[in-house]
Amino acid sequence: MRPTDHLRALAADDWQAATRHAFTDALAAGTLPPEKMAGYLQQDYLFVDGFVRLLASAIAHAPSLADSVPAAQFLAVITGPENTYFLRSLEALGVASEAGPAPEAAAFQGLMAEARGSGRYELMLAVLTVAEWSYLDWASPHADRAEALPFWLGEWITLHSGDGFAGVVAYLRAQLDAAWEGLAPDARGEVETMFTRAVRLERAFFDAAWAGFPVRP
Ligand SMILES: Cc1ncc(CN)c(N)n1
Repeated sequence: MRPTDHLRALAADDWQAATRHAFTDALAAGTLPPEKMAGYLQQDYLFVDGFVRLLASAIAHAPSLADSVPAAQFLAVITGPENTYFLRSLEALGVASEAGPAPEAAAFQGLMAEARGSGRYELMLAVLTVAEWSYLDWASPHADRAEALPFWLGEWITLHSGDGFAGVVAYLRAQLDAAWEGLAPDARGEVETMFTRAVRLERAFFDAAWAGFPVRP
């Protein structure tokens, strides 16, 4: 079994809950109330801030230039089309682009800062892999519906599905699989803990979004 399949299996219940969630089902069906999407995007924009720092740190810790190139290209997507998606969507929804962090966003920011501060490539990859692989998993079944939705719903699916994004996830998994092979049992245990914590936080983030984050006008 691939190490990343082993890691996902450790978090199977939270993974299933995060990737087959009422929030994303409603988003894809076009029935998600705009104020719930607005609250989610305000909080997720805070997530993106920490994510960019973590991804940049992983680039700095990649074992070779070749190992860093796909991540650097993905960083340009996040800071380019994804960043403008947030700004356009929040404007269209009529809410501020800045908000204070809800507990679920703060917890994720904390985990990403911890992974970044560890200076350990495999712990950075554990969080990055969960974040992108879980989104590929929920979004892919809805990819052919995206066109029919308002752009603030449809583009969120498009950004997290398709061959290009699947390639990002394949790259992250391959990096983590390769790093795992060189780890001692203790270090593997730390990766397992970081991975399962991240999956739990993905689930909690969608649970909170579905309940409704407070929205800053
Ligand atoms: C909380 C969370 N996790 C993952 C992703 C995928 N980029 C996201 N936007 N937000």
